[in-house]
Amino acid sequence: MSTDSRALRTVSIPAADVADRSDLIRALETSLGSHFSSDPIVPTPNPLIVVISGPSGVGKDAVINRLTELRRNLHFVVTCTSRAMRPGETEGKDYYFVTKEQFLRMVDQDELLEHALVYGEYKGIPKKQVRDLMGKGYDVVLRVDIQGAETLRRVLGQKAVFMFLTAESEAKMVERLVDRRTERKEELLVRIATAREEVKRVSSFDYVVVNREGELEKAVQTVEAIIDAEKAKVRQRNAVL
Ligand SMILES: Nc1ncnc2c1ncn2[C@@H]1O[C@H](COP(=O)(O)OP(=O)(O)OP(=O)(O)O)[C@@H](O)[C@H]1O
Repeated sequence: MSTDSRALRTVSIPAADVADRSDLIRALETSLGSHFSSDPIVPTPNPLIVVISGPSGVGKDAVINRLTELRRNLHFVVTCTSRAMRPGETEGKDYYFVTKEQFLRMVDQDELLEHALVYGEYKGIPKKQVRDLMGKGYDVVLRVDIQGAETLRRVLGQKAVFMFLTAESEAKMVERLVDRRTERKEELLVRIATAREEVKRVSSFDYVVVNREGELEKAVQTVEAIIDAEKAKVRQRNAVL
């Protein structure tokens, strides 16, 4: 006789096909020697850091805006930048706009998770915001260029999930950038030349998501599916900053 079967109490269990449901459950509990717990079988998944990167104009902002509308538990970490505000941008929503001096002070005081000089302007992610949001149990999404993603990979390793967003072709990416009408011709040249190099760096990411023309919703669904799969992982990423 096995230890388990010896531990079973000798109570009469009513026939499963005819018994009253709660009588049956109570008899099973008595027989097994303990109440059936309503506690979760697995712990709540850890808050996740999602890094979304990709060349200029692939639709990072568009994807993240839609994603945070759909997922209430996911919060966007607002980057600090020394660049000027573009028409339609909002302080504290798109970026925190600071002076170069303010930015360099933040660097000195080690307040940034990563920072870089991009197209002549500083950009960086405030650590405090990430910590505060994760402390409240929220997942966070960080938006960085490829250079920033590589720095974050060095800082965070496997503690975050890294997604490379791309358009379906170089031509589509350029069209999106041109249609946006926010860059001067010199900036367009630099961004497109940089993008050509950046697409070669996809292998250092965990996932690649194609944001096809007119199919933003599909790209967002793919990102959501990745997040859901990450949340269901047995061995969770454990980001402690
Ligand atoms: N799937 C899509 N189909 C068509 N247009 C799109 C799609 N996704 C984004 N766009 C448009 O492409 C343009 C560039 O997108 P967005 O500004 O989100 O790119 P980005 O990757 O954030 O660029 P940057 O890094 O330069 O800020 C925007 O005008 C946006 O509305």
